[in-house]
Amino acid sequence: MRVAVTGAAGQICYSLLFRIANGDMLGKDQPVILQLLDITPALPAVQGVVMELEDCAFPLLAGVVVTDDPNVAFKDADIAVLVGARPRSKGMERKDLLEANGAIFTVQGKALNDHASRNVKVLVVGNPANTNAYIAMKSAPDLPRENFTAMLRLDHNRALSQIAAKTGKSIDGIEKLIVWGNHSPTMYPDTRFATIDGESVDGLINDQAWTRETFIPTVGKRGAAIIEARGLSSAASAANAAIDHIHDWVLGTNGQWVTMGIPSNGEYDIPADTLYGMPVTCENGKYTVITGLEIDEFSRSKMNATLAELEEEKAGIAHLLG
Ligand SMILES: NC(=O)C1=CN([C@@H]2O[C@H](COP(=O)(O)OP(=O)(O)OC[C@H]3O[C@@H](n4cnc5c(N)ncnc54)[C@H](O)[C@@H]3O)[C@@H](O)[C@H]2O)C=CC1
Ligand SMILES: O=C([O-])CC(=O)C(=O)O
Repeated sequence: MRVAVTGAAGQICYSLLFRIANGDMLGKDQPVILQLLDITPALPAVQGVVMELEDCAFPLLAGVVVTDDPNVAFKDADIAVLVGARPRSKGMERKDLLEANGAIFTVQGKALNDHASRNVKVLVVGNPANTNAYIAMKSAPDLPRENFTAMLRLDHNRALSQIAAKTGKSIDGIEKLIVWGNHSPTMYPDTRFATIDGESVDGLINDQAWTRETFIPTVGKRGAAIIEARGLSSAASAANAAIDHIHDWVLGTNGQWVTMGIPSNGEYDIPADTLYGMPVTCENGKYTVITGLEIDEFSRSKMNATLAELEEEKAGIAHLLG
C-alpha cells in the first residue's frame, strides 16, 4: 500500500513513520511504500529521517519517496495522513492560522483529487484538524466525501486513560466512549453510554461533578497541558492515535465503538458536511456511525457549543473555497 504522509520532517512524523514502516498501522503482513511530503527547506531533514528508516531495516518498507510536490506525494496513495500544518506563531491570530492552513489544505485536497487512489483514506492531523479536513474534502470534489476524516482519536484515547485511572480498571474493558465535535478544548467527551466489562462507567464513577468539572476539561485541555510540561506539543501520543485511527478504519473494530472526525450526514442534527467527532464502528474498510443515541439537555448544549466553533471556523475559510 502507498502511504502518503505530510509534515515528514516534523516531530509527530519522527514517531509515526517508524511505526507505519514497522507494520503497526496496516498489519505485520502488509508491505508499505512511504510517500513523504514536506516544504522545500525541510527536505534535508526528511532525508535524515529516511536514513534512519533505512537503518531500521524494516522488512515491510518497500520504498520511500521524498518530495516537496503534493502531486507526487499523493500519486496513487491508498492512505494519506496529513500531519504537516502551519503552527501558530507569535502574534498570529486564530484567523491568520486558519487562513495559512486553508491555503495548504486547498492545494493538498486538489492534489488528492487529481492523483490519489479513488479509495484513498485521508486522515487530517494538522490543526485545526476538523476544518483542515473540511477544506481538503471540499477541494476534492471527485473523491467520495466519506474518504476525509479528522483525528479525534487522541482525545478518545486520553478519555479512556482518564476513566481507567479514575476507576482503577483496565483500559481493555472500556467500551462505547464517544468524543463529540471539534478537536479543540470545546470537544465533548461523553461517558453516558460507556461501560467497563459491561458495567456503566457513570454508575461506577458515580460522581457527576467529577465527570463534568474535572474529566471533561482535563481531556479537552490535555494538549495544552502537554505543551506546558514539554515545551512542545504531543507527538508520540498523536502519532499513536493516527496509527489507531487508520488501523481501525482499514482493519475493523470488531464491533467496538471508536471516535472519528467525519463529515456529518445530518446525524444528531449536526449539519451535513461538518467534520465532527462521532462514534463509529469500522468493518471492511468502511466506517458506520452509531445512530439513535439519546441526546440529553446537557449533551446537546455541549454538542452545540463545539458545533458553533466549527461553524465559525468554516465561515472564516469560506472565501478560500470559492
Ligand atoms: N489532531 C490532533 O489530535 C493533533 C494535532 N496536532 C497537530 O499536528 C500538526 C503537526 O505537529 P508536529 O509534527 O508536532 O509539528 P512540527 O512543527 O514538528 O512539524 C510540522 C511539519 O509540517 C511541515 N509543513 C508545513 N507546511 C507544510 C506543507 N504545506 N506541506 C507539507 N509539510 C508542511 C513543516 O515543515 C514541519 O516539518 C500541528 O498542526 C499540531 O497542532 C498535534 C497533536 C495532536
Ligand atoms: O494543542 C496542540 O497544539 C496539539 C494538539 O492538538 C493536542 O495535543 O491535542
